[in-house]
Amino acid sequence: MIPTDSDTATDFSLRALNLVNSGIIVLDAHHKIVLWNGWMVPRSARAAARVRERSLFEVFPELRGSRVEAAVLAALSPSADGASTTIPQSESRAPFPLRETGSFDGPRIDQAVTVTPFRDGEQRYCMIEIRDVSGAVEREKRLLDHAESLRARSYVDGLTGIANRRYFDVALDRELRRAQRAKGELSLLLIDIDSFKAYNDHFGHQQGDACLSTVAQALAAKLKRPADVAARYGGEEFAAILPDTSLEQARLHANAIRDHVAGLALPHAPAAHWPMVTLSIGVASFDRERLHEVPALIEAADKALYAAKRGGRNRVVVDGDASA
Ligand SMILES: Nc1nc2c(ncn2[C@@H]2O[C@H](COP(=O)(O)OP(=O)(O)OP(=O)(O)O)[C@@H](O)[C@H]2O)c(=O)[nH]1
Repeated sequence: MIPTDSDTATDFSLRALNLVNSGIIVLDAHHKIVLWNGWMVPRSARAAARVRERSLFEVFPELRGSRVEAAVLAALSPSADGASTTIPQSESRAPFPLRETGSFDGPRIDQAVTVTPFRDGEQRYCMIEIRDVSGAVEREKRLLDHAESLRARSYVDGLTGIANRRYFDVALDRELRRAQRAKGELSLLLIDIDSFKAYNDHFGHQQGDACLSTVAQALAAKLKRPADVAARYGGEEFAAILPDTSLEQARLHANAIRDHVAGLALPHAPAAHWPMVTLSIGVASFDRERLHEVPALIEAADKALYAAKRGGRNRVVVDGDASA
């Protein structure tokens, strides 16, 4: 602290300034430091006597060209209007090389800096206030991390906008339990785009992604009941969960979906089995004796899907069909 006056009132004010829980620097019109409060001393590792009467920009050369310098020059110009300039931490994270007390090479304190011009008679000054906002920055980071992890764990597939595999797993488990409890029906469709490797090879991965989205939307549009679930099962494979739907009803649904996508006449690669984008679909239904658990139901639908592929693609095979 630099005593500027020995009278009691000034002494009293200076002592109070030394107790303030933020950095206070006062500069004269020549950018010379005339006040450096106690908060600054341990965090800058500079005693008041060492900086007295020195230019702020000599003490901290890195401030040259910074937002802080611009704010100081504006505050000390004869036309300064007395208004404060705040430099939020988001714009300039840590303009002053200040560290936690006792940490000589630790990370800098995150700072919010305010520069305020004032006059004493004809003399122009400016006060720089530096607040430690590290705690708020840390809290904000934690909130962002949390939001990010919620997003990552959410139930929507980022590419196609329909439910993701995570949601599918939860929904199938829930619907299977419900079917068991209610002695109801439940069908599962596993849906695979035919010759999709050839599609990617011919049109490129980006157009492949667009094709996946189109098929996903077409699938979602064909499922009308609120409890039906269309999901991306993985890669170029989709799934549909159809509660209260028998095997034969599911066969009809699957054929309608297959027809609809083939009818879109999306051009396929020359090396593909069909000239347009087509689907192979395997269907299986909950069955109290045989298919009453998730893995068994999925395996049955998958076997039917494989049979549809073997049978020439662009077709539906239902669990129990001779070819499945
Ligand atoms: N563009 C794109 N391609 C994907 C994505 N996920 C999986 N694929 C591609 O889908 C293709 C699937 O190929 P395969 O499993 O060999 O099957 P296929 O070519 O569709 O042949 P069949 O299923 O036998 O008709 C692979 O080339 C994967 O790279 C994705 O998110 N985007």
